[in-house]
Amino acid sequence: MSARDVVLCECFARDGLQHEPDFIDTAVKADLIDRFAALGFERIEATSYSNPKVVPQFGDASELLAALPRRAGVWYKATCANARAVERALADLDAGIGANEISLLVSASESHSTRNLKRERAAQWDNIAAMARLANGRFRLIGTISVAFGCPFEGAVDPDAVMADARRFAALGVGIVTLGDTTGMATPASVRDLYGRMARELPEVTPVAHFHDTRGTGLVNYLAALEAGVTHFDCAFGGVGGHPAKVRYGGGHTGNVATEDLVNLFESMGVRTGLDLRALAAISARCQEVLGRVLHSRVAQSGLNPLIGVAAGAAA
Ligand SMILES: CC(C)(COP(=O)([O-])OP(=O)([O-])OC[C@H]1O[C@@H](n2cnc3c(N)ncnc32)[C@H](O)[C@@H]1OP(=O)([O-])[O-])[C@@H](O)C(=O)NCCC(=O)NCCSC(=O)C[C@@](C)(O)CC(=O)[O-]
Repeated sequence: MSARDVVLCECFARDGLQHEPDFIDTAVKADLIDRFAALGFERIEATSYSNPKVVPQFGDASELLAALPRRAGVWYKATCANARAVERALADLDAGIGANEISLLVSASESHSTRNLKRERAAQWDNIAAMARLANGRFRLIGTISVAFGCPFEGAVDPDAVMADARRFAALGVGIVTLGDTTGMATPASVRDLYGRMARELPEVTPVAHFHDTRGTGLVNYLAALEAGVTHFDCAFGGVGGHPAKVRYGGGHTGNVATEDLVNLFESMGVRTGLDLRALAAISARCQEVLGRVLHSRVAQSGLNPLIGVAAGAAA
């Protein structure tokens, strides 16, 4: 495995696919995830144990995990919205096919919480405490705070409240906390502020940056997070994913930041991602082929910066 300065989590198979209208065949998903692992990703969002009636794309969560070859040193993450999800994750673990990382979801605003998790925040925190108890140290736990930089329904989100949520996760023994900019409302200033506070006030927690590119601010926000000392970043090939834009948030692109573009930015700066750059374009092309359309990545169209490598040593 190549040396890396940052850890990228490839989210195509979960956040990326969750609202795709067509079901992607389980074998196709498993093959893609294994290609991501072969490319060098240390963390991969593999699937979700959400209610399959609500998110049918992951009705095959257990079948997918059973079909997925495992590579040493890779964290395969499954998203968990409630205790039932953790019970399913545990059953798969007992059957020898489980994920080794699960994420526990909370929303920073009441409106997003009731829409996405069908629970008020207080009830979801009860859920999370029960989920952490059930997990009982058998998975690496990720705490995920959605709409941490702004809510499409309520507007501004109080950074103090986000920090309080991060502290609650830490108190439950969750050592990695993702701050989600679910609908692209963060700015470099709010990113610097919140991750700066994470570093100062919760140094025992590893923060993860999870930004959506709804308004084209994804890369500048990742740069701000990098400069604030963040080392863990989420992204998805082709910038796919997010919530169903037209239905819930009034249209537009709600996808993740494209993996190709984030890798290009970091590697151009001499920040090593640990990925096999020679194989990146082929995986990007495969993701487009699977979804049957041109995806939202500039680098997929233009290729990686030819100065990558030349600039090595000029790390930020
Ligand atoms: C929110 C809940 C959990 C409420 O689950 P609920 O309160 O049970 O209500 P329900 O109406 O959805 O479901 C009721 C039925 O579903 C069953 N059920 C209930 N849960 C499960 C489960 N886990 N697995 C399998 N079955 C389940 C339950 O047992 C019951 O069965 P019935 O009695 O009708 O036969 C559910 O509605 C759900 O899973 N919703 C989808 C949530 C979701 O996946 N949202 C998207 C992910 S969040 C995100 O993408 C943001 C993020 C993380 O990326 C960060 C960012 O971008 O910033």
